[in-house]
Amino acid sequence: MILQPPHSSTPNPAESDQIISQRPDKPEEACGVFGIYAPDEDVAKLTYFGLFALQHRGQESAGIATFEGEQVRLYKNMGLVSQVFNEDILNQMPGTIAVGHTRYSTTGSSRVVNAQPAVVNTRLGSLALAHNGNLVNASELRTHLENRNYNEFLTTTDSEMIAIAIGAEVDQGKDWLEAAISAFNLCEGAYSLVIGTPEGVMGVRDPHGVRPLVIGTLGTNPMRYVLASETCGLDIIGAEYLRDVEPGELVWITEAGMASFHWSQKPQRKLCIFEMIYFARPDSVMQDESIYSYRLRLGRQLAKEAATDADIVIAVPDSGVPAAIGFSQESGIPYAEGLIKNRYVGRTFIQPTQSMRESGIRMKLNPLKDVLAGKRVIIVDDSIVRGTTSRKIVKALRDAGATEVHMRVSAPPVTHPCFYGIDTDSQDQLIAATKSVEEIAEQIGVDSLAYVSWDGMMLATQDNANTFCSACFTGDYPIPVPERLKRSKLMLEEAKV
Ligand SMILES: O=P(O)(O)OC[C@H]1O[C@H](OP(=O)(O)OP(=O)(O)O)[C@H](O)[C@@H]1O
Ligand SMILES: NC(=O)CC[C@H](N)C(=O)O
Ligand SMILES: [Mg+2]
Repeated sequence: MILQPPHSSTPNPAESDQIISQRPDKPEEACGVFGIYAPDEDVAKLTYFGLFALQHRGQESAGIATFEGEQVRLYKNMGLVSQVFNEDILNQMPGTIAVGHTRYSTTGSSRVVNAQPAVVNTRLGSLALAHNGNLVNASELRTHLENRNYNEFLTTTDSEMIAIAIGAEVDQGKDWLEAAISAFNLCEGAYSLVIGTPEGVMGVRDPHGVRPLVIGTLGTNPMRYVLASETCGLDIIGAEYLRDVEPGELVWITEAGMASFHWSQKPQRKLCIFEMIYFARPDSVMQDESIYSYRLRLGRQLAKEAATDADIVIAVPDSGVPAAIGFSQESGIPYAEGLIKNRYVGRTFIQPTQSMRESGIRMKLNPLKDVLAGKRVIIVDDSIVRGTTSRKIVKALRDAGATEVHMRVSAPPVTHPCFYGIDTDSQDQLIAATKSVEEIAEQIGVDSLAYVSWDGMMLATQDNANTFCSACFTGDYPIPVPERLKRSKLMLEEAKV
């Protein structure tokens, strides 16, 4: 749907029945995030390409909002970026500013109403917010807003609450920046945000910087700015990586250029280590580190800790590949391709339901019998979370003739749920939370199983300052998680959705 705010000029007839009017008194709708300020460019198309490169971060829905002065246009739907958008739609979205989102739901169900960006009307015009992360105080924030008579929520996401909180502060008389900072002080949890307004676009990271967000530049005269969850979102449009948005920083990009505000009193860098292990694309750079090189080092570390006799090392594509290459380099056991991935199937771990994950794996990976038959195989994956992938693959390798299957994992056992934006929110979903390594080995049917140690994983980061969140491996949460959220099986219920 394309939204037009009430203060917008005449609707574009080409937008037909997809145009919905927004009422001034209440919010209306719209985790890879992308944002751009570039009056001289086709911002909708550049955002489309940016989202295309960030597709791996969320496959459920996609959306773009553009600003042409006061007029905001929003288009969002369920599906992949290439399924949601086409040339026609993008051509109907002129503007100088755009904000985009690919969603992987963590708070709020996987429905079009919850797709982002979330658009809210304020005294100063509309704002469009794209969120990566997850609040741990969503229900408290909702109560706070309801107590201020903001009680018409159109979605069940935490993201909309942030947008409404900013709108409420604007309506109190604050400008965009003051309003946003006041609202962030009400938020606890993980949030990397890109927020479009008629004046400019903001990029924000929570005080721990749990989720990534980078700044790029486009052109030189005039120089324009781009925001993206990962550097691969900059590369695709030819933007130059400038730097990361810092934890607790807000960058405000307008016609005047980019201004920076360090609004948090206590920023403390705690980037999610699972971004480095699995989530991010290997061609991205995060915290000055190439993700590919990091994963290669993890594989080497794993081989130092847990090599075994075998004929070949194979990977679980896609994200297990760099670690498997590293393992092979360190152990001297030849690397081979044993599983062919159907390139038209996306990520299975981030599918919203277990049955989708199960069928996803069958469609995704097919063993190469001639490579595997009669071989002792070491299979390397980046992680075992629920055990869905490994169980099926091990069986397929044996069916293909592998005589031994040894699994090696380039992350420690995932024992604790993530409350900061990855959907492993209940402990009973995590195979390593209730089973020992031996029990997991038996369940997935391998001859041996070993994980890289936590120390080994941290060693591979080459980080001495403890700047990563590794709560999913340790239960040590850098942002306090309310007990009731920890106890709850489903965070969604707890967030009153
Ligand atoms: O134990 P599980 O619950 O199955 O989850 C772990 C698996 O999920 C991920 O792969 P995914 O297929 O999501 O993406 P990829 O193609 O990037 O490897 C990860 O790389 C593991 O292979
Ligand atoms: N994975 C994410 O970053 C999700 C963002 C937000 N919590 C949502 O569910 O829409
Ligand atoms: Mg995988």
